[in-house]
Amino acid sequence: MSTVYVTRKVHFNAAHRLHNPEKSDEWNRETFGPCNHPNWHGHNYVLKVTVAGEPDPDTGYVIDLSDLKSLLHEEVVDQVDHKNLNLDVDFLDGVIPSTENFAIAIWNQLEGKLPSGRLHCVRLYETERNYVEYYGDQEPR
Ligand SMILES: Nc1nc2c(c(=O)[nH]1)N=C([C@H](O)[C@H](O)COP(=O)(O)OP(=O)(O)OP(=O)(O)O)CN2
Ligand SMILES: [Zn+2]
Repeated sequence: MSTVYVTRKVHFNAAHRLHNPEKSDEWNRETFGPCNHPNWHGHNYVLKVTVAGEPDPDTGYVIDLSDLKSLLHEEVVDQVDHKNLNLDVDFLDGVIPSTENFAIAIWNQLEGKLPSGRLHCVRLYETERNYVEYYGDQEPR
């Protein structure tokens, strides 16, 4: 079987604050620096979601990219774009919105909802230079 990796890229912007409510204000300021600023700051996020699978013999598709686009908008972009990640997003409730935690939460939002293929990688850019990848607890191939 030939496994192919299909990726869709979307973008959104959102505000957040890195803050652990179980720690002191001093600890938060020292740990997170300017990212702990109480009045929030924003990022232009870029999200790349990769689906693995074998092309369907009838269509040649692992997944119809139109379906993947719709899924990413329904499950992620529509819920986070122009929102405050600490206050407005149900699937991040109680989560410190680091890029790592956000990528895991996005994976959990998408898992089990793909019409075909297997969720392989969530790559989330917080800035042009900083990104994380999550493979659902599997080592990347
Ligand atoms: N491991 C992580 N470290 C940091 C995260 C994170 O999610 N995971 N997040 C932040 C802050 O959100 C911060 O806002 C990052 O922005 P910034 O420091 O401005 O990043 P840049 O890439 O723009 O920094 P340059 O110095 O301009 O390259 C911090 N750490
Ligand atoms: Zn930030």
